[in-house]
Amino acid sequence: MKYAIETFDLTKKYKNFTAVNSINFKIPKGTIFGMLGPNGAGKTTTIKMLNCLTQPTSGTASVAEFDVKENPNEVREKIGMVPQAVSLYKDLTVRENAELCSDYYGIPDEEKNDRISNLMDLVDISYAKDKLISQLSGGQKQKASLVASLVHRPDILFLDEPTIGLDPTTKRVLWNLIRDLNNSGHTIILCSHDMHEVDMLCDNVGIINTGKLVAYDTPQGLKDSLLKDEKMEYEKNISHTLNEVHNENGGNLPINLSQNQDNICLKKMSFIIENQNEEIINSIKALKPVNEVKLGENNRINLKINSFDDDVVNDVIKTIISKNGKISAVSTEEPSLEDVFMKVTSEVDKDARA
Ligand SMILES: Nc1ncnc2c1ncn2[C@@H]1O[C@H](COP(=O)(O)OP(=O)(O)OP(=O)(O)O)[C@@H](O)[C@H]1O
Repeated sequence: MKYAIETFDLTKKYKNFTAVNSINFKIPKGTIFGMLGPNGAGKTTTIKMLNCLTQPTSGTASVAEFDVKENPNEVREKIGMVPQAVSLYKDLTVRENAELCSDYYGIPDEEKNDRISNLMDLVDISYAKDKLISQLSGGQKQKASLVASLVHRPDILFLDEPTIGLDPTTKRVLWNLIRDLNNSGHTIILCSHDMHEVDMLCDNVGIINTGKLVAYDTPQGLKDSLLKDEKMEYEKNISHTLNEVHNENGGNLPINLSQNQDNICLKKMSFIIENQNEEIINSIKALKPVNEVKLGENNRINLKINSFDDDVVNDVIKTIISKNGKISAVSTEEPSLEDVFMKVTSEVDKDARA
């Protein structure tokens, strides 16, 4: 099996409203897939169709090679789901909840205890195995939920906002756990609003907006595409201006305007140079890919770089050092997954919203 999940024009309508609009994507087996989208975008509805909790209106999906419409029972055996609101029995213990799930999937008694104990050790919740769910903290509940969801050894695990409301330390524990589960062969579908979490954990990311899949790539691919898009947009605008000026001047292009064609900000840099002086600043300004050098407070210099080439950062640093500049802080900033999210979800089709 190459793909854990494949969707084919997957669509869900509620009366006249289209919640999920002909979505097509493939999730390779053994990878972590992040699903992003604004509130009401259609993520939960998509997950529900993949979990056979609701039927597609049209189109279909294959989950672990079973069709969600034709073989829902087989699909259910291959998947595990950790919902956002933990859906365990509050007046049963961690172990009792896991046993209940185990019985639901018909795991033989002789295997049941070992499986549950191993899983509780894996997620580090054995110490609270006899506590009622109602007595657990948020992070402990998430771990108990993971044990219950993994007891039948699903190939594919769906996690809906698994770390929401957790403290930074517990978040890290769960992130490590997600990586461990992935390394042991589980395909993971992660729904999250936490861009850092998705950027760090996921092999591929899909962004859904008003029911449509508007972006799908690796996290780095999405960020790179933003750089390229901005570059193309800039070039489109500048070439339009250049043509206008060209025509206005009877075919003569002012040379300084044509040079501006390179004037694209692809990276921001910020320095603190303790012994800042005019010579250092002029030498930075003289570097070709550098533009918009601005002096800030406390000897800070902010500049923009119009090149994809990472060597430019080194060139700037070398130039400062060659002028005996003492650098006490350097930072660079590139587009984040959040920038991509904001861009691809900014064009809201108002008619497509509920
Ligand atoms: N049972 C339903 N009947 C009618 N409309 C529904 C139903 N379930 C969901 N919707 C609508 O479908 C759209 C997508 O909802 P969905 O829950 O899939 O969004 P989401 O991306 O998961 O959002 P969030 O991030 O807020 O959880 C919303 O406009 C919602 O109001």
